[in-house]
Amino acid sequence: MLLSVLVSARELANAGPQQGGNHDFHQDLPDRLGLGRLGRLAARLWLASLRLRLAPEVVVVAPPNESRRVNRRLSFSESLPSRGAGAGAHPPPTAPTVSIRRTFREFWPYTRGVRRFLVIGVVLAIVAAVCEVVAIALFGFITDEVLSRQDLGAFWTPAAAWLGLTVVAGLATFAGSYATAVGGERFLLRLRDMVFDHLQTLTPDFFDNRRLGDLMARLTDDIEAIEELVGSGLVKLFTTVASVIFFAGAAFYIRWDLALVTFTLIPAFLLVSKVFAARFRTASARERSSNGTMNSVIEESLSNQSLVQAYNRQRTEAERLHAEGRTWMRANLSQAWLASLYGPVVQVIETVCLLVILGVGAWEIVSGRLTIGGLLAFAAYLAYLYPAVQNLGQIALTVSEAAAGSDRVIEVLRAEPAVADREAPTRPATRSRGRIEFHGVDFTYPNRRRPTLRNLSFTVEPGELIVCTGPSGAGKSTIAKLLLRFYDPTAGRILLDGLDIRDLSRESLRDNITILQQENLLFSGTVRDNIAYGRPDADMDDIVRAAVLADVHDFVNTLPRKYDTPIGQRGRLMSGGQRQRLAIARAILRDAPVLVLDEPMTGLDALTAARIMEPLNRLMAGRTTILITHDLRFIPETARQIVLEPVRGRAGRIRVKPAGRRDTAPRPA
Ligand SMILES: Nc1ncnc2c1ncn2[C@@H]1O[C@H](COP(=O)(O)OP(=O)(O)OP(=O)(O)O)[C@@H](O)[C@H]1O
Repeated sequence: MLLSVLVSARELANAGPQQGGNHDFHQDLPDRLGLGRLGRLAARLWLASLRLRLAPEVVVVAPPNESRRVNRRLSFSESLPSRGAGAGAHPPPTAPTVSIRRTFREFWPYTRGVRRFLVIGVVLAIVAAVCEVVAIALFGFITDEVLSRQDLGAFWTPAAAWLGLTVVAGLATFAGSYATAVGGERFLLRLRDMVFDHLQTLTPDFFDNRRLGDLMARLTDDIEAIEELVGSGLVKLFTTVASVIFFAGAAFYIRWDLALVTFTLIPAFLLVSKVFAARFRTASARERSSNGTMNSVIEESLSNQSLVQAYNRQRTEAERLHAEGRTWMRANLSQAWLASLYGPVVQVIETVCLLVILGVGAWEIVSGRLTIGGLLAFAAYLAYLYPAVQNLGQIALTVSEAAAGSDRVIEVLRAEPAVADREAPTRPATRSRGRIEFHGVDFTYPNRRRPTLRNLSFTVEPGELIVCTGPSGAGKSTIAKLLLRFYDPTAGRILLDGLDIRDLSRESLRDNITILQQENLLFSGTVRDNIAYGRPDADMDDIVRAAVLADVHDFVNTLPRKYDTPIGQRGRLMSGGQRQRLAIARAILRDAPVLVLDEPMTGLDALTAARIMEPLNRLMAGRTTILITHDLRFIPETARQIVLEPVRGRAGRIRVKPAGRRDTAPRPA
């Protein structure tokens, strides 16, 4: 723009004498506005001022995390707020104002330590806005004093000041945006850590009753929405309000009556924004919901590819995805329709504004009450003001979205674990001996009416192996869950070394128990990471020793990067038997005095199961072991058995058989 002014001033200065030199600008107005050089210059300046308007972020800081979410929106929907793809399928946000207050009450304390960044962001954005206001005033000055008077000598000082202001505004915008991003990102990190920490205090029951995808959306999109309200959103609100005040104030300063006339058109902007935003919100809610469904179809199909291919269901899966893809496409198209229409409608209103300003301004110039520089500066202030006003409407919608997200996060934070430590739980200093007693234990799952276990009593001596059998659904795995305190018994007591496990801290209780589950839970790290999962400080010698005892060392040595070989998602690059032996190595390395083996032979053929028994025996040696199994083929004769029997729908009746007696395996119910 500065360049455009300079070039035009030069042209004018050169052309001055040929044009007849001493103009009375006001007398010659029609020619200058419509046909003459000054007219063309005015048009250029006007266009330049419009170009300014196209970059409102110079004034209103748009923090990077805001743009990250915006980037996930359709690129042409900048003026219309929506939550983008990947948000999961939550309902359209319609949170009441009370939620906004609650959101601040709940989450504002977590901005401690990052508030200074947010304040810096606001202050610097205000500095940038002030620079812009002054730069526009200089633009008006140059128009009147340089262009109208054709005095190139008067150009350099205001031009240098203008350039200086632009540099200052640029630096302030850069530093302010970055400071806001630092504050916002740190707040986001803290928030996510806090919610994740809380989730990890909840018992597995909480997760069993919820969709994983939904929890993930709460940890990602909903938390981002909160940040956009409490962190960067607040900065944006302050800076937008400041922009509106500055630019409106400057326009009023130039001509309050003209400003009043043009401000009457602001409600038209707000009305259009409101009408479009309401429709756009519905469309984007549909888009989010269908995006969530489509993602779940993709996830389900890809994670079950072996089943899909084995059952020749590829075509059905492709059709399922196509159907969901079409729904998503339709939702996207209705967004695109609205976004495409929005631009032209706003353009019409802007043109009306422009014509009103030009018409009234021309009349005022002719009457000598306004200079052309004043008119152009006035127009430039409005060019900044209108987007800021539009931004205010956008912020209001972001706020209600954030409130909806925060409701979902607060719901997670309010969830109580099914079991909790006592006020001052016991933390035994020494390793437990491993004596386990169940005394008259009754248990009913929270969401069930029928009891799963009733009056269950048995004792396992330190180092003893006890085998727990019974038909499917009799409650065998439930015993393991109670022992680990994923639930507390409805009645009765469970003791470890004579201490009620409810008096122990959950951490010290679980330090003494290792569980080997039916499904071997492995992480997608390396072999070494997975073996050391229960003892991260273990050195390589210990890891190798555990692997040797678990009979997995030879296999690991055949892998391309040995212990540093990644094992794939949930260990899928390994066979069932290999996964099981890796889990045994992990349990051996953890070296807890109590062991719970929940169906360790499930899914293994007879040969693999027999091979597993040897490392399992090494693992069980010297530890109190509860072995839950249907498969009694490989169980030592000497082991005592607990047979759980559901009787007429009443689970948990127990028969304890002394060592040496062997029934055939109970048939599944
Ligand atoms: N989280 C849960 N919420 C509600 N009910 C549950 C839950 N987990 C298990 N149950 C129910 O409790 C009963 C006992 O389940 P459990 O898993 O202990 O049986 P099991 O004897 O180990 O069976 P299987 O041999 O098939 O593994 C079953 O009827 C089951 O449906």
